[in-house]
Amino acid sequence: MQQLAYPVNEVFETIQGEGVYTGVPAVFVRLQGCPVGCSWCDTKQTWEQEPENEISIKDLSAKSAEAPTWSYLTAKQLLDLCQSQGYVAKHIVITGGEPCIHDLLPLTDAFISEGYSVQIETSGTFEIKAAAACWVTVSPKVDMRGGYDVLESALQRADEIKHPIAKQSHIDDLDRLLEPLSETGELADKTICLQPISQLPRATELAIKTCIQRNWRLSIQAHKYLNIE
Ligand SMILES: C[S@@+](CC[C@H](N)C(=O)[O-])C[C@H]1O[C@@H](n2cnc3c(N)ncnc32)[C@H](O)[C@@H]1O
Ligand SMILES: Nc1nc2[nH]cc(C(=O)O)c2c(=O)[nH]1
Ligand code: SF4
Ligand SMILES: [Mg+2]
Repeated sequence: MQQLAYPVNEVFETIQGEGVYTGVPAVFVRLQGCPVGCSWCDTKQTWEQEPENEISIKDLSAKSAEAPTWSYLTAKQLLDLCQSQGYVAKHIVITGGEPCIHDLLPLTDAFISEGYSVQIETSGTFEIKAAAACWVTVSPKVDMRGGYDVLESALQRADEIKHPIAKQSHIDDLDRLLEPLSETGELADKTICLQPISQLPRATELAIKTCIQRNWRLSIQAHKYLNIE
């Protein structure tokens, strides 16, 4: 059977800068394509998958700056790339773009079979098709494209809910989203993180204050403070 190929924007090794795994060395696989359209998105170069921006795997591995270029890779080619690049991290973060527009089962199974731990960063606007052992981080996008039914089941699957915030109404949105999970007791084994949008000082202040009040985690996008990828 032919292996599923994924459009990949970039593959790089760095320190996870967000959420529960902050500080953990990781290989990031950034997939191309996202229809959600958050105005403050820091990876707008991944939104469109334009045929004229397709590049070779060799050019993808040499890529050093943000660009809307992408290359098709199978899970096997991604595993081989990690080896040929000499990556040592054993934690894989699949992000995007919106990775869940793709069927992530073959990709996540392949890395887990090779002994990696795998994490998915998703907006929760598309059905999550991934290995059961994956750590799923859902960053809810309220009022964005994608159905609420999907978001509800994504939140149920989530190990971590990492909410981007700039103002109090974003925290109110999160409270509304969490209510059903709280009533069923499903919230108990999930970690809630607040992530200030774009390092804005007022957003950061609000996130700190709310995290202390609610006993939630603060996620500060450490890579941006460190000027690493
Ligand atoms: C670029 S997104 C890609 C994965 C997926 N589409 C999602 O939204 O979760 C990765 C993470 O970055 C967050 N993010 C994107 N732009 C941001 C910004 N300007 N400030 C803070 N967080 C941001 C998202 O909410 C998400 O948690
Ligand atoms: N260092 C680092 N940590 C991250 N955590 C989530 C990221 C993402 O863009 O999904 C990201 C990223 O782009 N860089
Ligand atoms: S869902 Fe994620 S990748 Fe898509 S626009 Fe929003 S933050 Fe960016
Ligand atoms: Mg990022």
